[in-house]
Amino acid sequence: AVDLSVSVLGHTFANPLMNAAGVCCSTTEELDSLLASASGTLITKSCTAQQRDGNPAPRFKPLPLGSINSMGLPNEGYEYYAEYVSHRAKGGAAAKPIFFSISGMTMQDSADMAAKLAAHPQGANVLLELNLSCPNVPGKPQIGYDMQDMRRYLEAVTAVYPRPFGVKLPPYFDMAHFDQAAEVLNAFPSVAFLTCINSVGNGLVIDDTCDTVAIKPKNGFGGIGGEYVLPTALANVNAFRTRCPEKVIIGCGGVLCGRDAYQHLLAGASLVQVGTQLWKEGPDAFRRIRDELQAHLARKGYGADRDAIGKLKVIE
Ligand SMILES: O=C1NC(=O)NC(C(=O)O)N1
Repeated sequence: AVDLSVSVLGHTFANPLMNAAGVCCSTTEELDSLLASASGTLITKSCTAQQRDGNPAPRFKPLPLGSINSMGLPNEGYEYYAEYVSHRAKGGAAAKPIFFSISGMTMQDSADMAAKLAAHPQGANVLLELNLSCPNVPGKPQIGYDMQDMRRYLEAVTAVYPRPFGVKLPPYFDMAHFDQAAEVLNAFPSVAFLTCINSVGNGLVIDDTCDTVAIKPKNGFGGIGGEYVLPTALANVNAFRTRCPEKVIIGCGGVLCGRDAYQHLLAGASLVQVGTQLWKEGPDAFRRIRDELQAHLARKGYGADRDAIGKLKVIE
């Protein structure tokens, strides 16, 4: 059978699949359901320094082609997730390294949480994904869209977090922006991975049976996920793969089946996150997508999925 194992960031994963931060990962029960699933690893809900209720409901809607959300960073707070990894992250043979997402309400909060994570007893078995791209906190712009802000955040976090870590990026839509963002990110060698993409921010879904927006926060503006975003996700994976050759790229966006995951590998992703489809199908999605990916790679004659990473061909 095709070897699906991936060894990156100092860890070996049984397969490249994991959840997208925010989906099925806010509580111990949800996180344990991912741990028990066929996923290669998992990531915790982006946490803030203190517990947060987030935005008023309705704040999430599944759609035929994806989803819209304006959750507003509801989470149990940093200590809750730090406690979870204390008794779940394992090193050595039983290794199932856990990704830990942080999205402070201020730069200082993010730096403070990163400093605590650096000192965590299981710190070596935790991979920090710094979320610079939440589009849903009213009044807070996406840090990833302000290059100066992104540089300041990375300076603050690298000053207190000595290990390699990663950044969850928003989607970019202009070659100049790919170049500018890559220039900032390449200035930080300890930014070892980039997760492309977060939801496509501030979409508007209308229910025209009642002429009303689908979700309550921000007059219905929310992050778009699912099939809608696969081409944008693949472009961002590939753009940063070519511009940041020393960094690992984690793909996120539009993965419903094994072939979508394969496309992310071709574009340059080493790991692949599943969000909207995981919300719709539950953790069983990972076994299905894993088996579909394995069958697709076998059909294409690959011995291992790592052989497909970045193998996208252009038309000469
Ligand atoms: O980074 C985020 N991306 C999203 O699409 N939604 C969540 C949120 O609103 O909490 N955060």
